[in-house]
Amino acid sequence: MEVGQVIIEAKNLKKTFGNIHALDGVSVEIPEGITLVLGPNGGGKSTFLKLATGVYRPSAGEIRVFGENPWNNWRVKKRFGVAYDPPAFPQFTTGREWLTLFAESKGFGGEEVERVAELFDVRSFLDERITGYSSGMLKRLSLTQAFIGKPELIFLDEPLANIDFESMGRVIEVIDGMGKTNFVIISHIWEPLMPIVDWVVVIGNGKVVLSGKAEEVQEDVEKLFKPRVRRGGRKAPSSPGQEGWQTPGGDKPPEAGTSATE
Ligand SMILES: Nc1ncnc2c1ncn2[C@@H]1O[C@H](COP(=O)(O)OP(=O)(O)OP(=O)(O)O)[C@@H](O)[C@H]1O
Repeated sequence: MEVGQVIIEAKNLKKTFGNIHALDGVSVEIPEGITLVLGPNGGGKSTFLKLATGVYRPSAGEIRVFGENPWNNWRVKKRFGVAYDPPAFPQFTTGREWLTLFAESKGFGGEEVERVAELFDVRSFLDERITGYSSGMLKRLSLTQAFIGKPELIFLDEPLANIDFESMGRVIEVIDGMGKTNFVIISHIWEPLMPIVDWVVVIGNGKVVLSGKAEEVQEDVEKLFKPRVRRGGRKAPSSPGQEGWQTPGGDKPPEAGTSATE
C-alpha cells in the first residue's frame, strides 16, 4: 500500500486532567485509509480521539484534522462521523427518533436514516425506546449514527465490543466495503481487523509507542498485544465433549478469534 495524504496530524499534543497526563507529547501523522489505534488501558487512546473530534481542547501542542483545528470547528466536524465508547444516547427516545434528529442536524432526512439502518441491521429494534436496548443494540445504533451522511472520515471507538460474532463480521465487512472513506478505529479486539487495516498507531502511557504501515508493524503488534495465557490449576475435561470452561457456575469459553488485552 502506498502511504496516502496525511489527514490527521498531531504535534507535541498534551492533555492533562488535574495532575493526570493523559497525553504527554504526542506527535503523529495519520494517512488516508484505515488506521487502527492500539494501546493498554488508560494509555490515552480515547483522549486522542476526543481531541481529534474537537470534544477536548489540547492543554498544549496541536492537532489538525484535514489541516484544521477541530476544536469548536463545525466546518471540520461536518466532515467526519464518530461513535464513542461507551455509546451515549437520550434514553426515552426511540432509535429512529434519535437517528432522524441527528440526520437532520447534518442536513439529511428519513431516506438517509433508512439507508444507514441497513448497514448494521438495526431496523428490527429502531422503533423501540433506547432505554430497553441491550449493550450490543446500543453499540450497533452508535455505529449506525457514525455513518450518517457518508462522511469522509469515521472515528470508531471499540466497534467490536459487546457485539455477537455475526455482527462483528458485518462491521468489518462494512468498513472494508466503504471504498474511499477513511477510518480511525480504536479496538482492543484487533486481530480480526488486521487484514483490512492500512496503518497502525500504538499509544501507551500518553505517548506514541509505534506508528507505521500495518504490514510492517504486524510482528511488533503481535509481540505487544497477543495475550499470553497459561493454563492454571483447573482440571482437564474428564469426558469427551465436556469443555473445561463450561462449568455449572456459568463460565463461558473465551471468544475465538478475539484477543482483548484487558
Ligand atoms: N475526563 C477525564 N477526567 C479525568 N481523567 C481522565 C478523563 N479522561 C481520561 N482520563 C484519564 O486519562 C488517562 C487516559 O485515559 P483514556 O481514556 O484516554 O485511555 P484509553 O487508552 O482510551 O484507555 P482504555 O483502553 O481503558 O479505554 C487515564 O488515566 C484516564 O483515567
